[in-house]
Amino acid sequence: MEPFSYGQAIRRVRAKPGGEERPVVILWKIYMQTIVSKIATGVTAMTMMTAVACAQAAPVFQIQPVKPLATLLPEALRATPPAPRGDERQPDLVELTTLDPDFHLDIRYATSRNILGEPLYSQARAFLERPAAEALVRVLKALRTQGYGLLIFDGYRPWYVTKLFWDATPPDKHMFVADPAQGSVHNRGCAVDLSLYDLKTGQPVEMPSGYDEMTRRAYADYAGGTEAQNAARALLRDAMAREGFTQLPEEWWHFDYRDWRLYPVQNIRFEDIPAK
Ligand SMILES: C[C@@H](N)C(=O)N[C@H](C)C(=O)O
Ligand SMILES: [Zn+2]
Repeated sequence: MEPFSYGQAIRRVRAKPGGEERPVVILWKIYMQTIVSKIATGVTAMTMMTAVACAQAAPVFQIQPVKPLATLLPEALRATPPAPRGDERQPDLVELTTLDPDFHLDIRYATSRNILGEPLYSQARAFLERPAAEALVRVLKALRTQGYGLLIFDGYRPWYVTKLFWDATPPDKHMFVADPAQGSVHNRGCAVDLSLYDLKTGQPVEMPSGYDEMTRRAYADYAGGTEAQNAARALLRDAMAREGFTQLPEEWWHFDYRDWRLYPVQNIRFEDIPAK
């Protein structure tokens, strides 16, 4: 069966007529398996419709922005990133899937399934500075031998998106977003947000929290997950650490590459990065 893909499975739905539209993920694999087993037992099409409705995943974690995005986004786009030191390396952003097509992308910020509930990128692409990208390929290869693939949520992030996150996030959750005054390691093309998926099933591996869940469950040392969730988080951390990536204490999914200080904060948008 083809690997599971979130990208093809997002639907905006209303829970009740006239209610608020929310993005949901339709779990096509679960749907297909349900249909197959229902057909085998000879139930009616009506029962199958119920199965489809039940196969919708839980919504993603979202915050209430402290000001409307319609105000914050133009401000972020007009703002100026922190000045470079002057001794940074020349950036060389590489698109991950050009190095290895097995990177599995779920670029949440190119969809509504993210903390702000609106697409922030016009394209679902993932870039890292070349040495970080090559190190991540080595992680991918090492995990492949253990039956896992890498599910990429985000890599390089233009600075104005970091400013938007900071300005939109309530101050009591600021530990989950970088301060734009310094810039994020994502802006330097050296941070990656990612998780594991099971190569056999194509399904994401369960972790102690969802991606970008701004709660204690996101912390790398959160001990309240199941044994399997904690083991999966440790597997990811250890595989990443072997290739020079450090896990952020507040976010199990976020890793900084060791040489990040050598690269400048960038504000180039995805659509302006040529496909190579
Ligand atoms: C917003 C979240 N995915 C993230 O990347 N947070 C870190 C702290 C960052 O913004 O660099
Ligand atoms: Zn991150």
